[in-house]
Amino acid sequence: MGKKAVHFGAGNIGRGFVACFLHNSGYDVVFADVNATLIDQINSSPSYRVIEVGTEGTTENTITNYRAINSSTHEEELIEEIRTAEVVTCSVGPNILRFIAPVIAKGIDRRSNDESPLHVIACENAIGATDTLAAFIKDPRNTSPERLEDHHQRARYANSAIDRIVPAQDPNAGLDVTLEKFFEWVVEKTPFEDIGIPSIEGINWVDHLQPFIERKLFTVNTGHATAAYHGYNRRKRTVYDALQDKQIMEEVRGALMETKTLIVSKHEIDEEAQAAYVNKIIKRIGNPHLEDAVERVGRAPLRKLSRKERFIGPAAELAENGESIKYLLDAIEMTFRFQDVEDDEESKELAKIMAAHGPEDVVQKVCGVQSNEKIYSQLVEVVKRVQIDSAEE
Ligand SMILES: NC(=O)C1=CN([C@@H]2O[C@H](COP(=O)(O)OP(=O)(O)OC[C@H]3O[C@@H](n4cnc5c(N)ncnc54)[C@H](O)[C@@H]3O)[C@@H](O)[C@H]2O)C=CC1
Ligand SMILES: O=P(O)(O)OC[C@H]1O[C@](O)(CO)[C@@H](O)[C@@H]1O
Repeated sequence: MGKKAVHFGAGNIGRGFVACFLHNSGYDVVFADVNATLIDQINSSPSYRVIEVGTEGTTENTITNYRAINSSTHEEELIEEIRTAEVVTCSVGPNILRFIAPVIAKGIDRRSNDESPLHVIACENAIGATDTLAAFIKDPRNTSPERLEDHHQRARYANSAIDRIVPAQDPNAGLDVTLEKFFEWVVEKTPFEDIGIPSIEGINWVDHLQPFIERKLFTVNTGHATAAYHGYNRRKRTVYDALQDKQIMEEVRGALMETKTLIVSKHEIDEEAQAAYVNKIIKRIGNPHLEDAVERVGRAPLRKLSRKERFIGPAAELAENGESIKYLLDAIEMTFRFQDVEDDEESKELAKIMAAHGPEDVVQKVCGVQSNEKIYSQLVEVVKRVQIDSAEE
């Protein structure tokens, strides 16, 4: 039997990035998803294309050797796939990890201790996403406590940082995925060191992930989201359109100069190297070949305003260090203004929270920031401003 990987979430990153790399490395990929239409489409198509677009031209990859299982209706089948897989990956969104954990726990529990442990790698835009998933898997509701002692003989968990812009796809494109050429997939190697790392071509295996994930989240995602939220509030359609506006470009550069200060000092990254990285990221997010709507990049504002995320994470640390956070606060304000956006549940929830709570409560509830933190009063002022404007509308 060949190598097998089970991947949860057959969406943009799943089909376009993770499964593509697994396939190119010789794995059969079993997609697990809850979208019945997508599952039928995958099971009735022997191949799909991953199309890389950029100024250097277009290249295509054909993906084969996959199948899909509906995790809501075919649990037993999925448990068996996990029992016999080498790798489990996921790209379902950080808030969904709790829902995929029970079936992964059952699959792990059924594995033999005599075989190599399952390699679990969550591929989400979040710090410590695999740790979060592991905690759900090991929760007593999913794995009985007496099975935890030798759990490491059945599964190992490594955090990762994943970077590739995959915009929303043309609804007529079928399973094909159009994305940027650039990619970065960095994974911790220490959890797998005694059992061997899976041979997935393209992964950069590192001892310490924190500098990589923070540099990525606080540069790529901070910059991208800053462009999206300013763009949304100025009625721009795509991130590309937003970046054509000089004032928005200044906001993006300003926010990334602020996060640069943190990244350089905290992770001892060379200042010039970080400046070059910032320029590269601004070029990437302004890729004219990607039709990337500001609503997609701004999706899930509650997650993006949370404590460890792309805005509050760096801004809170910079404020504690007495550094300037003007541009990050501008971006945070634009995020608070991303309310009631069609098809975005979190933006609707944000509108409700903003209408029902005072600014101090909002800051604590949404941003997880407490009154003894230096950034607190500045955030309260931001929220107040947005609330006053909403009341006047
Ligand atoms: N699109 C991008 O450019 C990038 C996305 N990411 C991260 O990857 C993750 C996924 O993003 P996208 O692929 O863009 O989203 P997407 O919405 O295209 O894909 C998510 C998939 O997960 C499936 N799903 C939802 N609940 C599920 C469940 N309980 N079990 C199994 N499958 C379930 C959905 O049906 C969908 O097919 C997010 O964490 C995102 O932050 C990371 C880097 C880049
Ligand atoms: O759900 P999130 O955090 O917006 O993740 C998707 C984001 O990740 C990125 O691809 C960066 O890797 C952004 O382009 C994209 O907006």
